[in-house]
Amino acid sequence: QGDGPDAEPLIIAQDHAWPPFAFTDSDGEPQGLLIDLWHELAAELGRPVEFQLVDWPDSIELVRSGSADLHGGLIASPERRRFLDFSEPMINLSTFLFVRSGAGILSLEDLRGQDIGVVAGSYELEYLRQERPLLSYRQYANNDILIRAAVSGTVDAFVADYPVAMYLLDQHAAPSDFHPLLLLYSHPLRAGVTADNAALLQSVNDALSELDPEVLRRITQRWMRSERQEVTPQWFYPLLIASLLALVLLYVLMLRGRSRRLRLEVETRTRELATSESLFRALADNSSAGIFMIRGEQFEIVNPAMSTITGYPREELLQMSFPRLIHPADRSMVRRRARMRQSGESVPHDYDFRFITREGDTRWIRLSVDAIPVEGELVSVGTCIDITEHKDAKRDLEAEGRFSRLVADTSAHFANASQSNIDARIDRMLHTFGQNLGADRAYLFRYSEDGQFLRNTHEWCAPGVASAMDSLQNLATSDIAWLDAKQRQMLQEQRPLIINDTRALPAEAATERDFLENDGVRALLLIPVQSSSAFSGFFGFDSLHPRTWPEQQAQQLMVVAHLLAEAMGAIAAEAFLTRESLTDPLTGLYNRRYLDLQLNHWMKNPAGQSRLSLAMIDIDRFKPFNDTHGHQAGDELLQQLGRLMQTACREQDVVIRFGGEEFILLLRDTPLTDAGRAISRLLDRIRQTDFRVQGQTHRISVSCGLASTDELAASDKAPEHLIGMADQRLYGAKRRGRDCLVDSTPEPSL
Ligand SMILES: Nc1nc2c(ncn2[C@@H]2O[C@H](COP(=O)(O)OP(=O)(O)OP(=O)(O)O)[C@@H](O)[C@H]2O)c(=O)[nH]1
Repeated sequence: QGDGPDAEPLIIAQDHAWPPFAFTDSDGEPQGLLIDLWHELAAELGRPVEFQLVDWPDSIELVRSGSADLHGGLIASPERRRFLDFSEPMINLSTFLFVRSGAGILSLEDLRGQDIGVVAGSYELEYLRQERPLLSYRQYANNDILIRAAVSGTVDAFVADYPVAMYLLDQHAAPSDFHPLLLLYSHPLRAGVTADNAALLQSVNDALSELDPEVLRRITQRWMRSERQEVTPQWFYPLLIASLLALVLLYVLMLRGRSRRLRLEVETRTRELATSESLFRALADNSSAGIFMIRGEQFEIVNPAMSTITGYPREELLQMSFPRLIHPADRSMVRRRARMRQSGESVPHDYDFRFITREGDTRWIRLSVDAIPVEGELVSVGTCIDITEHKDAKRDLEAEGRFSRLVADTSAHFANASQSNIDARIDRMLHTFGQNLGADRAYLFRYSEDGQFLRNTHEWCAPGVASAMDSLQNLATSDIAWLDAKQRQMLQEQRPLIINDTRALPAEAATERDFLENDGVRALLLIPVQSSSAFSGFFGFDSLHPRTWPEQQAQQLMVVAHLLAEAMGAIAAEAFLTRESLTDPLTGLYNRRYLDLQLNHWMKNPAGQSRLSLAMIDIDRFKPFNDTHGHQAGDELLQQLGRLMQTACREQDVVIRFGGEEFILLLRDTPLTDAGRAISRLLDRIRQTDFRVQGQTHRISVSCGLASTDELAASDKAPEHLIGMADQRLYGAKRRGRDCLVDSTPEPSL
């Protein structure tokens, strides 16, 4: 109330560590925004000022106890209003919850169980206890101590007025250690006086209203670094700061949110990875495919299936180099590919090769492998599956296919076989199938017409296997009764007889077993062959070791047997027809057609040319014989004479009924003189033979004309010339009185 410097000083209580509002500087002088403001206001009031700067709680106590006239600036709270009256607002103040940057505190929730630093006796503490009763607080005497504690790490969060916190963090060289997380409130600072000091309060209010806004701006600018130069309304800066803070806060929250999302994502991915790792492990452990990783040539990872496939336990595999497992024939190929893959060249990812298992078996493997970089080095990772059965099946299928083609080819050969080539074709068939089946011997057996004997007619032997053909020419079927019966049964059922091991034959086959084992035979496959009448027998295959014959192929051989039988039948029929056309039905001797063929063959074919004599023989006075005894008797005589001539001549000679009662005898490699002697002997024998015809004995004679190729000029060596010459001489013999031979000799020989 007093005027001038003599007036009683106005004693103002304030915090001594509340920069930039009020604090004691290093010289012990009071400083700060509020200090400057009160200098101005005191000037308005016309009183000198004296500041009592103490700890915050004490600063209030000073006013309450009357030691100070007023409090220099504080927020009005219900608690404080019980003992203080407050002036109009002096300056606005925003209070924040600050948290340590990087501590991962994203909300008040994250502060559960942690102490939040706050100045003892402050409005903040009062506010927090009211609004956030569940949080716990650590109290500090003033803001400076509070911020020091925060910077030193005692607390990760504190509550302070924004300018104060920023000012002190700056002072302690930790401007970005903490950031505002939450705006708690924004309240104005007011001067506080005791209830009994209403007059002072009134004059303070007056002074405040009188205060030049420019003066306030200047003071604020001095203590708040972010203040703008322009004259602004009193509310502007706090609002601006609050807005900026809100933006910063938003940004920080966004960042935190993002990092939280990232953290969640990392956690999720980690969980997913753990899940997928265990899934992959389960997959690898239960996979029937071998899974491995190879570094250099050494196994580094193997799954259980690798042990199943290779037969080696895991521990052994891990000690092994990969190439040791590979079949020697495939090793260099696999190694070459591995080297190329390691050096980054392109090689097939999938290929097949063979493993040798621990037991020494060969297994086919399909490998799928790739090189991937691990710790700066290319390693091979891949899978392998055992495809042995697949390969076997494929091989069997191919073999069956090949076999079917062979069967088809062979069948075609038999379809157009003839007498002249059937033997060669049977030989080829035995060779082909013997080889294809891996047999040691292949053969064809034929039953004799009465079925009493078996004869081995064709044979093929694998290299180094001895022939058994010679000892198998007259095998009595009674000696091998079991096999014979079995063979006939198979024939009936149209099935092959498969014996994989002779030692497994039944007791009743003991003879057969000994018989076969004597020849070293331990397995056999017999294919019955039966054509209606021409042929009965079987072809078959021997193995000198027990073995399993392929049933499928054996069954296919029945087709061959069938066609072979047909060929045999056809050839037999053909032979029969041939015989019919070349023989004389009455006597069974060759006929004139055969004579022509043979003469052509022997005389025209240079390879077949040989010295040949031809005797033409005619029964004397056959007409009267016929007339006397009948044509039937004549026929019988012709038959008997034919037989006689056949038995009388040599094996290489050929007797032909030339026509009627005329015969021709062909004598190969025989000069005329030798032939003459032979014919003379024949004529003698005929003359002396008693022919029994229809119960009567008859004697006959024949006349003969003999000619030889020796007598023909080189240009005349034709069958018709030879026959013509013999015919003329026969005619000569008849003229000479019959029962004689005429050759080149001019006089008849009697
Ligand atoms: N029974 C029978 N007689 C046949 C056959 N072929 C021919 N003849 C007969 O043989 C006789 C042949 O008689 P000729 O050629 O006249 O001569 P020949 O009576 O034998 O008197 P020469 O030859 O002169 O001694 C005829 O009567 C024919 O009918 C035959 O297949 N069977």
